Amino acid sequence: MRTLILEDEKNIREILSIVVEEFDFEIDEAETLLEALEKLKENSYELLLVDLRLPDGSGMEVVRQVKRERPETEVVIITAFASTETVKEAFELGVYDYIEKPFKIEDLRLILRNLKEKLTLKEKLKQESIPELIGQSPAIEKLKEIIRKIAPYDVNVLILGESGSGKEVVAKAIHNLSNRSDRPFVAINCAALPAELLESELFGYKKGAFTGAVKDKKGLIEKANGGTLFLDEIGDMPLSLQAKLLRFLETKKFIPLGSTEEREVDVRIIAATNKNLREEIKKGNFREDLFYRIATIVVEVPPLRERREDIPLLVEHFVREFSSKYGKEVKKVSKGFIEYLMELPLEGNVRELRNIIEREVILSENGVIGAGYHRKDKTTEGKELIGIPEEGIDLKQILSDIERNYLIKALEKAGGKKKKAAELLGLTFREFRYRLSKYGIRG
Ligand SMILES: Nc1ncnc2c1ncn2[C@@H]1O[C@H](COP(=O)(O)OP(=O)(O)OP(=O)(O)O)[C@@H](O)[C@H]1O
Repeated sequence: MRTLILEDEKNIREILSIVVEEFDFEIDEAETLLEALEKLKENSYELLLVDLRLPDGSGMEVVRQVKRERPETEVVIITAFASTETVKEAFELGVYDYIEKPFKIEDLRLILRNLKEKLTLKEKLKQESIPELIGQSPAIEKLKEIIRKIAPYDVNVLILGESGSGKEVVAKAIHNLSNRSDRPFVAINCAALPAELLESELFGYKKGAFTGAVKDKKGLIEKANGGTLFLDEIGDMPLSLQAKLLRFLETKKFIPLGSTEEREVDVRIIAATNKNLREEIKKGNFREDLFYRIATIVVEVPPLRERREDIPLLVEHFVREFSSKYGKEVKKVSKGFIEYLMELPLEGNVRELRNIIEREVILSENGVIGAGYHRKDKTTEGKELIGIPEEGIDLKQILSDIERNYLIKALEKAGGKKKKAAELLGLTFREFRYRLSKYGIRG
């Protein structure tokens, strides 16, 4: 950790240096205010030790500047002449501690030991957190570990996973943890556009390249220069374009449509697909050479049903997102609703869960989410199959459980549209609405 010691008295500066060095901090020294301000312009420090009384002014000036421009820098003040106002101001500015001259070396050591612990923890948290990727299941923790490992290296990455499982979130996390993070992250869905449009979007074109090309347009490859280009659904990229992409990946050069001028850019490619690319290669739909170019590292995002323990955290995250988006105060998420979600097939993965929560937040009343949902009653399952047990069954209860579950399922499947849900169950709209109210389900 880099430390700047600002102290005009040589002897004290030396003592400070010796003690700070014991903690393996890197040291830089300054004798005057001016020198310190110069050093701060050129370098960034994690720790600043400042004497307040300096030949050319007050060390507080440096403290104020540092806390304004780089507030995370820790500051320890060392002084013989601190007035209470100065100490008060220092703490208000967020100074870590202060020590009075003459100080005991052991006191300084104690401060530095605590500070080192704090800084180490801070560093660890910074490295570990991938805030955009919600989840604490072993599968997600493993995924986060892989992301952290591969992010700093400039290699192409192929992300595999079902639709809606979070492949784009993972791509963004890799970008954010890489040293390209302050450059653009540009995403394109290769399945969403027809071949010609996809080509012109990616590579750009010159005015007059085709009808409608009324002016030059920069391609996404160029817009991502210095950063990351995310090619979603790469398995759906037409073969003709695959050849062009391969050429670009091999040379880092490309020619916009209708141009003769070659351009060179520096982009990291992260691709994703929910297709089995090896199968696609066998079928002749995907180039093997391109596969090896983009798949230097392959990352798999597990489907949500294999990490159901993440559902409550994801629900909490999306409830927060949508309650703030729609200005709806949410006090409670019903237990039955979480249990219901835990048992859903969730083939649409996190995206499906997110959509359900969005709808429920909009429909919520009195600050409660999912009041009409109940866990699928397991006792109704199987009973029909294994016959009637000795103690008999409660047929009315079983039938109403089944009916209620089907009503909820139909609403789910119809994306909340009651008319469609009624059709799915072979009911008229009125019959459907009557049954919803009978079971207290809000649709
Ligand atoms: N772990 C996660 N934490 C928070 N949000 C997530 C997570 N995974 C997915 N999401 C959210 O779910 C939605 C779908 O995720 P994303 O677009 O990354 O999926 P995808 O796998 O790229 O889907 P597709 O294959 O359809 O492109 C997005 O709104 C995303 O923000």
